[in-house]
Amino acid sequence: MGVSVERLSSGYAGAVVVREVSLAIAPGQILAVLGKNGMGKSTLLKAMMGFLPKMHGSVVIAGQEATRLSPHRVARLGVGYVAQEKALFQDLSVEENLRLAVRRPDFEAALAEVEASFPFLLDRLKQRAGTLSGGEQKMLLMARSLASGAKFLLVDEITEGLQPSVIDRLAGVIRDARDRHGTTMLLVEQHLPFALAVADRWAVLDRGEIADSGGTAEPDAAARVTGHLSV
Ligand SMILES: Nc1ncnc2c1ncn2[C@@H]1O[C@H](COP(=O)(O)OP(=O)(O)OP(=O)(O)O)[C@@H](O)[C@H]1O
Repeated sequence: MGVSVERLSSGYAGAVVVREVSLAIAPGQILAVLGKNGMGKSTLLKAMMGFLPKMHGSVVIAGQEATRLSPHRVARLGVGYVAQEKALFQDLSVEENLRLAVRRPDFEAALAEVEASFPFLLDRLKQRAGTLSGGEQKMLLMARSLASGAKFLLVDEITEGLQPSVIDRLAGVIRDARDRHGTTMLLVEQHLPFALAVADRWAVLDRGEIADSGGTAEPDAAARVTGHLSV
């Protein structure tokens, strides 16, 4: 599904953090949003998802006006949110966390998806989610969103704190989801090599505004992003 953000402003209790951000993500495209700490990347995702009020502008998802929808309604449009904070039901098992995200008749098919992307989770179905390691919890979060059948994923710094081999696996899982299901994604990232390897396009957020953007296949993509992140 395609996503269009037009001049979106949002923030907290009168403090504008995201300023007039416009983005267009074509169906099946992956956009990486990069930026230094505190530049408004997570705030942008929360505003798009409906967790924060939109002070100005609009969000259209799959042709549907989503600007004023609650997070629950946004999710119903087929949008999944992989939050930076631990968003699992810590006291429920791995299986229960997956079941809550997946419609019942589809659960066996969802488990097959989980097995293909993160096979270790199949051995952990009865384990309490809160007792998984930090990296394992991130993989369960990703698996849960993919298994839910979401057509547009908002993913907040999935690579943070993960070991290189897990980051490589995630890159494969994300590309595979896009290639097989046409999943559209907006990835907020600090990990530049991962972002450029996985995404089709990049954008840099600087003090809440889009400072620059381009295609990841362009030869100067890494240099341009690095230039913005280092000043
Ligand atoms: N709940 C909140 N109330 C008030 N201000 C907040 C709140 N959450 C974030 N902010 C402020 O909004 C600004 C942007 O924060 P945000 O988390 O969106 O940045 P970010 O680009 O995702 O940063 P990081 O890469 O460090 O996660 C920061 O100045 C932050 O202090």
